[in-house]
Amino acid sequence: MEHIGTFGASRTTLRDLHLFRDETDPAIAAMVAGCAVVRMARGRSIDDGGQARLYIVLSGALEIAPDAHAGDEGNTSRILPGESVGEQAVLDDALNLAAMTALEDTELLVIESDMVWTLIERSGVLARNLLRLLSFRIRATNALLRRRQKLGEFYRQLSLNDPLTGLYNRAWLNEMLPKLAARAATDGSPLSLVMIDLDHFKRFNDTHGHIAGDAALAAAASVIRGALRPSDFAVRYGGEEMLAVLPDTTPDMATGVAERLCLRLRLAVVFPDMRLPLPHLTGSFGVASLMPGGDERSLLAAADAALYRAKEAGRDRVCA
Ligand SMILES: Nc1nc2c(ncn2[C@@H]2O[C@H](COP(=O)(O)OP(=O)(O)OP(=O)(O)O)[C@@H](O)[C@H]2O)c(=O)[nH]1
Repeated sequence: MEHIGTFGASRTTLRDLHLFRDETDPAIAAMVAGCAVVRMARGRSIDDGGQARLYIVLSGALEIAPDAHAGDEGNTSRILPGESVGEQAVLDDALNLAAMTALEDTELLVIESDMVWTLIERSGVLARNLLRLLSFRIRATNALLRRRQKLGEFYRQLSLNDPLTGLYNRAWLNEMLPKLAARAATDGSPLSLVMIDLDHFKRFNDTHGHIAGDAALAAAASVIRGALRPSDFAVRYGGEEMLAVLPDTTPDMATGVAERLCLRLRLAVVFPDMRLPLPHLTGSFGVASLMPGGDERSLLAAADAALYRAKEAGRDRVCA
């Protein structure tokens, strides 16, 4: 940074600086006139020697990189003529760690921290402009945080859903089933599972092809999801295995739900628009409920064992 004179000797007037907009007091103008102006060649960075200062761009442009030290992953921003940077560092007396680089040959007005405070005490106009600027920045930051939060939530939901069927996936189950089991154990409320496996699905794939198999899986998932209460959860547990998680549901009620799912799957017209009628799908259903002292692992194992019995007994049926 090359010192090239004072603000009083530059062609820019106080009116051109956003922070001093509407300031007409000659005493304030005289104070700013004595402040240094520096020149930065394109590509050079501001080296403030660990000192908080206010910089106002007179000509050229600065690029401010996000403050990586503060965990800031935001966008870079540009500071154009009349705009300032460093005011927050002056106000909270903290180091400005964001890298500031000249995008072209740039002239900067440099106002030392003490002088900024003196100007704030003397100029109500400056104080008001500064507050407006900070308020604007807070709003912009809040909006950015809200956008990121929404995006984060969107990706979280995406990571917990199975793309083919739209059901929750195994990651969701691993996160939620222990919580549901713990809550049921604490409340003494029932918790039941129905484990579902499509029958002879390998044969279905082999006969009709993998794409038809995918469509059949998605159709079966939508039959199952559509037959559950809003408070139940449908999960794709594995390849052609699904799971209905039924909070507040006793073993008898869960068996009733499984019978309903079994019937609806049997009756579902899965491919109404295909020229050749495909065999309708059936499924086998294993029902289990949380036992006293049990946990999510024993519950899953019991549902799996019941499903095995349903397969062994001839498929297209419910075993509890
Ligand atoms: N199209 C398709 N097939 C899948 C998918 N995931 C698993 N499968 C198939 O599902 C079949 C499961 O076969 P098996 O485990 O032998 O069971 P099955 O043929 O259904 O026989 P049973 O369960 O005993 O009635 C395999 O052929 C897998 O390739 C998928 O996402 N899409």
